[in-house]
Amino acid sequence: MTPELMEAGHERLARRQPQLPEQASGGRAAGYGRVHQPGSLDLAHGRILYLEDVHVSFDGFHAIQGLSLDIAPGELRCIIGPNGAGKTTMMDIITGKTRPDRGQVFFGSTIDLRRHSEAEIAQLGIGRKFQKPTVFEALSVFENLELALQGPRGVAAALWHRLGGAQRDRLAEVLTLIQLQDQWQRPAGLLSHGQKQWLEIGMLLVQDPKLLLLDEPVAGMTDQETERTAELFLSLQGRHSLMVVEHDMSFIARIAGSQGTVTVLSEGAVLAQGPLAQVQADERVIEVYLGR
Ligand SMILES: Nc1ncnc2c1ncn2[C@@H]1O[C@H](COP(=O)(O)OP(=O)(O)OP(=O)(O)O)[C@@H](O)[C@H]1O
Repeated sequence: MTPELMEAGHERLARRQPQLPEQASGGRAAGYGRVHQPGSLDLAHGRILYLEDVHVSFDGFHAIQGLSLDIAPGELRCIIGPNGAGKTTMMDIITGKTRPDRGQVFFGSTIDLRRHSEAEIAQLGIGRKFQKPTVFEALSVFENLELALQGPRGVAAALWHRLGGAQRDRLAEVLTLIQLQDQWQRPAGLLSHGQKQWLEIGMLLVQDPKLLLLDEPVAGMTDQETERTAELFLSLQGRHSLMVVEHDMSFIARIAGSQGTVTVLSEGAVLAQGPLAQVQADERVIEVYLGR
């Protein structure tokens, strides 16, 4: 897409301003806080995320018990585990939705995530993609990305705001990354399930998060969409750190390759961790995860 086309899209948006919807199609939880460059993110110790002996209980039930793990900058980390292992709760803790009873949760070496709200954590550079896509269905692909770029100033105000050249370049870059460059004018509601998922990932990417948390990203996708998603994630590693929770083991095998680290959660703690072949051969994993 050319800058001229983007400009035309922007002007079309401005004309439509009075008819803009007030709400998204689904229940986005933490909202898109504008992600600023964290600036103070300290990666000197080679960790972008660090959890140490984290505990959470709900009415006496220990959902997370002694969870410790860390993620390196630019790493693509796969998280697997049986239902109820605590995967979603772990993401809730990282994003500030759930407060740990005890333990450490650090972004870089110095940012104590327990001291920040969900909105602040999004602004610090942690983006979260929930399983269900929650794009603005009546708006085009471009408009959805533009809104995410503009942040929480309100739909109408965001669309009236004029994009700078760097922002337009970023939108074009993300459109290409998520392979929707030929669909940019299409209403999001007409996209396939997989394309909606990519659009929502794109809405996170325009904010340039340092760490992306992705909860079952390929659930409901076709095989072809799943393969494209694998290619997308592999292209993102290095520039972003990714934590991918997924039950689809062929997808995990594709994105982890032979070298990537796979973390197996069980009963709220890390049961095993290492290359996929290693964890799949681990008797404890076979016992609890593969259900032998
Ligand atoms: N708010 C809550 N109140 C009570 N129990 C909860 C709450 N949230 C999670 N749990 C329990 O904590 C445990 C861990 O749940 P969690 O959703 O984190 O697991 P999961 O690994 O994401 O599972 P799945 O793969 O099925 O999504 C489960 O037994 C769940 O029922």
